Amino acid sequence: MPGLEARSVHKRFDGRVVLQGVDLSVDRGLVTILLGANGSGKSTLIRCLTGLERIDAGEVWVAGERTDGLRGSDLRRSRRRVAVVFQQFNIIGNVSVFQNVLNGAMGRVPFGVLGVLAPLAPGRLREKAMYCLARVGLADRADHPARTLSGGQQQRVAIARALMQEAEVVIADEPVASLDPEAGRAVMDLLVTVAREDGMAVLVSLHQLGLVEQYGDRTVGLKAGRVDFDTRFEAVPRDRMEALYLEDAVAQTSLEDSA
Ligand SMILES: Nc1ncnc2c1ncn2[C@@H]1O[C@H](COP(=O)(O)OP(=O)(O)OP(=O)(O)O)[C@@H](O)[C@H]1O
Repeated sequence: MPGLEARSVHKRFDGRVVLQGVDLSVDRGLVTILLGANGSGKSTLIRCLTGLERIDAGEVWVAGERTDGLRGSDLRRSRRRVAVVFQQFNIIGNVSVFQNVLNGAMGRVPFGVLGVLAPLAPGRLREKAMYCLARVGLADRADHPARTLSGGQQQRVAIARALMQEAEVVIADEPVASLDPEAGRAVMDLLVTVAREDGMAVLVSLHQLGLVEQYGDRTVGLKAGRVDFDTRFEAVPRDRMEALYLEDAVAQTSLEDSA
C-alpha cells in the first residue's frame, strides 16, 4: 500500500483548471520527486495532498485512508500523519528549536490547544525530542531561538519535527530553494534518511535537476496540471525533460512580449 496517493485529482481556481486528473503514488521508503515549470501546478497538488486545499474531483489517500472528504477532527487527525517542510520555513522563529520539535507531538499526545511548554513536557517526550534533534545534527542548538538558525538548519528542524510527529508521509515543497548547495544537500540527505530508515513516503518538489538525479528514486514530471512522466530520472528522455521547462520559457516570453 503506498504512503500517499492521488487518484485522478482535479482542481480549478475561479473556473481555471490547474490540475487535470493527476495520478500519483508515493511509496514508503522512497523519495519521489515532483518536477515542473513554474505554474505547472506542483504547489497546488501538494496543498491538495496535505488537505490544505479541497479538490474538485478525484481521491487522495494517505496510508490506506481516503482523506479528501474528511473534515473537522478527522481532517486534523489525518493531517498529523503527513508532515510538511515548506520553502518558507514553517517553524516558529521566536521559540526554541527544542520547542519547535516538541510541537510535532501536538495532537498525538493530549497537549492543550496551545501545546505544552518545554519545561512541563513529560520526560519521555523531552527525551524523544532531543533524540529527533540529534538525528538531524542539531542537538547542540536545542535552546537557541529557532530564528537564529540558518535556513538549512531551520529545514532540518522541520524534519526533526516530522520525526517527532511520527508522520508516515513527508511532503517538502521546494525545501532547498533558498539554500546554498551544501545546505541543500544536507536537507536532501536527511529526507533520504527518513525514507530509508523510518520508512516514510517522501514527496519533494524541486527545480534543481542535479539533485533530482542524485536523490530521486522516482521522478514525476507535471506539465500544465497533468502527469507527463513518472519513472526513474535516467529513464526520462532528454527532450521530454527539456520540453517540461521549455513551455514555461515560451509562456514567459509571450507574457513579456504582451506586457
Ligand atoms: N489560491 C489560488 N487562487 C487562484 N489561482 C491559484 C491559486 N493557487 C495557485 N493558483 C494558480 O494555479 C497555477 C499553478 O500554481 P502552482 O503554485 O500550483 O504552480 P507551481 O508549479 O507550484 O509553480 P512554482 O514552481 O512557480 O511554485 C498558477 O497559474 C497559479 O496562479
